Amino acid sequence: GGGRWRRSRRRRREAAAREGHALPGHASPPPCWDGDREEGKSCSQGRASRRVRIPTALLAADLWASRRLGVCAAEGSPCAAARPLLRLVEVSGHGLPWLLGTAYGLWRSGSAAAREVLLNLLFALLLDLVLVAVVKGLVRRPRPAHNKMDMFATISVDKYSFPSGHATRAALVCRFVLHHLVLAAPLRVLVVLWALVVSLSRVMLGRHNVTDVLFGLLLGYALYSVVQYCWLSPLSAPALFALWSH
Ligand SMILES: CC(C)=CCC/C(C)=C/CC/C(C)=C/CC/C(C)=C/COP(=O)(O)O
Repeated sequence: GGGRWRRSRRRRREAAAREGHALPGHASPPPCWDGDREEGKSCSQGRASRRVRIPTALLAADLWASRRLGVCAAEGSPCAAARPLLRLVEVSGHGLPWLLGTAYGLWRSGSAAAREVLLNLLFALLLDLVLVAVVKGLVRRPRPAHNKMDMFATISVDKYSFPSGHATRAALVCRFVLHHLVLAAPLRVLVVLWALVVSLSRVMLGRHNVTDVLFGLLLGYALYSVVQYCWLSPLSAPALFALWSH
């Protein structure tokens, strides 16, 4: 009856989140996600172990901001003209060029010092790939509804959105390069700018929500500390380095 419609907007939003459907004015996806949603089940039908619950207001703000910032998400978007440029930025943060480039550098490296740094960069990139795949597979947050799935060279878990693999890599590579390469100040600024542009472009292209990118940046930043802690050297991993002495 009439009493039902007097529920506050907040309570209706919470109910929508619980029931797993979109709010009026919030096209899709709804402010909750779980693995079973892809198979057509509502949030309440998903197995509890698979379900991810996020405060409704944070999720609603995330979806709203991500949609507003997704200005290059498709051909008809407000800044569609910048889409080709942002797709180049996307390639610059993609895993494949970084892995292949590092592996090639390692193969061609002439000095022991360069070899050590490149081997650790390769280890860091592979660790990042595995960690992101595991988190994406566990969380299983769908990509934003406005994303056009035209990304190049993806792996199966890349249909998921949380966290952004580009953002983790950008933060990780940025910290790594700043720490291990002797660069002039303008180049150091450029490296930081590159990481920020790669991260922002994920939302502008509609690939990710804002929280995917923020968490990705944090994860990449933290992962660098792990790599530093596990640093591979001729002392800690003699078998690996022996490969080059033959
Ligand atoms: C060259 C070497 C040593 C190994 C190659 C190993 C390998 C299987 C690499 C796969 C690289 C790849 C396809 C990564 C996917 C990158 C990607 C599209 C991430 C998604 O980023 P997101 O920001 O949209 O989450």
